[in-house]
Amino acid sequence: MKFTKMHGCGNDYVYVNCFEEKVEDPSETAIKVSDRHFGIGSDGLILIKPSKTADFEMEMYNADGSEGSMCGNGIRCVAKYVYDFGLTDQKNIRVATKSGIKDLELTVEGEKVSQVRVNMGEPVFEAEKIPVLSETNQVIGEPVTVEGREYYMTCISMGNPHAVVPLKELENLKIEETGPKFEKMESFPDRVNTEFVKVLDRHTIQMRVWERGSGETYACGTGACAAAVAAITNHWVEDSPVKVKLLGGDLEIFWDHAENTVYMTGPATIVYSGEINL
Ligand SMILES: N[C@H](CCC[C@H](N)C(=O)O)C(=O)O
Repeated sequence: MKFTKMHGCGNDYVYVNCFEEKVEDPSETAIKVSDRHFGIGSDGLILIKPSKTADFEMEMYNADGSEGSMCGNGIRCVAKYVYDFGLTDQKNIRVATKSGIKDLELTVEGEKVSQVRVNMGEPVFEAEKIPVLSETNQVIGEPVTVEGREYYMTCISMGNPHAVVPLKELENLKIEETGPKFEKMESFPDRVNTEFVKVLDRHTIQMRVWERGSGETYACGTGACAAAVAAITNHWVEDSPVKVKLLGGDLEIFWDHAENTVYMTGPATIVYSGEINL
C-alpha cells in the first residue's frame, strides 16, 4: 500500500490516497501502520477519498483502530496533500468528514501549502450531544475526582468529545496514568479526548492532550479548539485569538461569537512517501 506520512504540529498520521489505493479494512490497517516498532509509526490512519457532497472526503482512524469523527491536524494535512500533489489547484476547498463538511483556506508559498485555516464549526456544550452523562445540561468547570484528586472539567464537542481540565503546571502531570482514567470515565459513553491546560497569559495557553484511541499526542487540533473555547468561557483568557502552545507546535484559534464558529489556523508538513506490505 502506497502512503504519505504527514503531521500537523507533530500529530502524525499515515495518509492514503484512495483515488489510487484501496484499503480493505481501515481499522485493522490503522492498528498495523500506527505501531511505532512493527509498523510505520503514527497516531493513526487517514484516508483521502472522493466525495459526492464536497471536494474530498476525510476518513480518520485512531491508533487503536477506532474511527474518529473529526481531526483538526489531519484535515490541514489533507488540504496540503491534495494541493501539493495536484489533486486540486483551488485554495478554498471543502472536505467532508463524519462531523460534517469543513471549509478550508490554504496559504500557498512557492507553490506549496504552508498553512491552512479551517472553519471548525460550532462548539457544542449540550451534555447529551458531547456525549457526557451529567445532571446538568452543560458541564462547565464541574468538579470531578480522579485517582483521589479533584479537577475541574469543561466538556465541549468539536465534532468529537473533549474534556478540558485546567492545571497550575503540566511538567509533573503523569499523563499516561491520568489520561486513561479520564478517557474511560463512565461519564463518557463514547470515551473522551482530554486536554490539560496551563494558562500562560491573557491570550496564550499551554496544553498537553491524551487522545481517545491514540494516547498522548504532540497536538490535537479539535482539542486545541475545545481548550481555547473553554478558556474563553471560563475567563481564563481575554478572548480570541488564543494561541495554543502544544508539544509539537502552536495553533491559533479564533472563536467568532457572532457566527458562533471556531476557526483554527496552523501548519501541515509532508515527511515522506513510501510503500508498505500489509
Ligand atoms: N482522537 C480523536 C480523533 C483525532 C483528533 C485529533 N488528532 C485532532 O487533531 O483533532 C477522537 O477519537 O475523537
